[in-house]
Amino acid sequence: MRTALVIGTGLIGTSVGLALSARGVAVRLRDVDPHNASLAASRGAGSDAESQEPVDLAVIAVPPAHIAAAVVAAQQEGVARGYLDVGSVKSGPRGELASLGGDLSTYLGTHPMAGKEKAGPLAASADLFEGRPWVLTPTPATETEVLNLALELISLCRAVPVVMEAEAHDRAVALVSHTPQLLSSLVAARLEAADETAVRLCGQGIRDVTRIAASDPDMWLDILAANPDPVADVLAAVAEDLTETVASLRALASADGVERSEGGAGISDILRRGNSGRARVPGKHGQAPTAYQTVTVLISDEPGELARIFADAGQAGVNIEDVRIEHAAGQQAGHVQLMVEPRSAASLAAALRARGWAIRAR
Ligand SMILES: NC(=O)c1ccc[n+]([C@@H]2O[C@H](COP(=O)([O-])OP(=O)(O)OC[C@H]3O[C@@H](n4cnc5c(N)ncnc54)[C@H](O)[C@@H]3O)[C@@H](O)[C@H]2O)c1
Ligand SMILES: O=C(O)C(=O)C[C@]1(C(=O)O)C=C[C@@H](O)C=C1
Repeated sequence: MRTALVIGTGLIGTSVGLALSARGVAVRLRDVDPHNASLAASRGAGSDAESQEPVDLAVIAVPPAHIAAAVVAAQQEGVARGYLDVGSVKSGPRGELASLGGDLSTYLGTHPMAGKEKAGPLAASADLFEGRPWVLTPTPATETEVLNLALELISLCRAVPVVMEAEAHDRAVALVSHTPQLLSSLVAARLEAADETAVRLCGQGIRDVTRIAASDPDMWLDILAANPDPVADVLAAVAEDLTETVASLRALASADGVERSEGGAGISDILRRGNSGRARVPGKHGQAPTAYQTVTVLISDEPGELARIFADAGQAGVNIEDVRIEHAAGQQAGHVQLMVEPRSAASLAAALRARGWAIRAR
């Protein structure tokens, strides 16, 4: 694959653009919000200049409710030889695509099992997909060339291809992704009105359990609306376990010794089942992600500052793999942490200094 077009340059689209650009693919970037496309471009994910030249592969990385329309529009424009989406649900978008008259032979539904609780191009990173499963859902209608382009994309992103039927995929992610998201939100929701004296005791346990509760509610409503029954089935089974767990806890408080021991057995059982389920969670396949080095730059809180840093880094020939921003409380300034390959850190710091940026000594 020599050329690609990413449509939707948020977390996933920009991460794909960064990975492909790092491996020499010429990537074009497009978004309904041109600011996101230009931020992605300034991070080194590709070019946001408009062009009519067709590409090898179009990667549609928009929210699930917009996938089918975006694929059909791109197909009608004839922008690519193959079209794939990366949405978290697979059956619904393909059905919509069929009913909108889309071409199912040049389209392939895919889903990288990697992400973050943060959205947008600033949260993207080139190594997001490394070693992660990336599901492909070909049908008999899928052209071999499109399947091959998708496999090449997955290999360039250093992910691990997994072929599944769309419906089996949707049931699987209901269990391993969509229900966990809701359970994380449910635990975090208990904190909304909790007393500050309790909240200030939050330790690592609740941080681990609630990280994904910070995810974008609009995106997740889209995902859950496209997979409601499989998620409701898993959640109903969890609700049965919850009812039994509550009964066991009440029994533990009983004055009756037999009831107390039954309660203890119920709690032991759920904790043991938790251990054995957790032991089945696979480690990451493949290699661990690259360890990056951080270059920290002081920026003032003014429009365009981030894009200017990214453009300066681009001119210095350095890819920014990940980025974090620390706002200084009560000040019109902040620190931007630019994560780069260790071999590029010194040259990036020197190039940014030469362009007038203040670099924080580590
Ligand atoms: N976030 C995750 O952890 C994750 C993981 C795997 C797959 N996905 C899937 O990837 C897709 C993108 O998610 P994300 O996390 O990158 O979201 P995001 O919010 O970071 O990015 C979505 C981008 O799409 C743009 N967009 C919306 N409608 C568009 C349209 N019609 N045409 C062009 N651009 C449009 C938005 O402006 C935004 O820049 C979703 O389908 C999601 O289900 C997400
Ligand atoms: O790690 C995270 O933050 C995620 O939520 C990623 C995660 C997941 O559940 O594993 C979330 C939704 C996507 O469709 C794929 C990946």
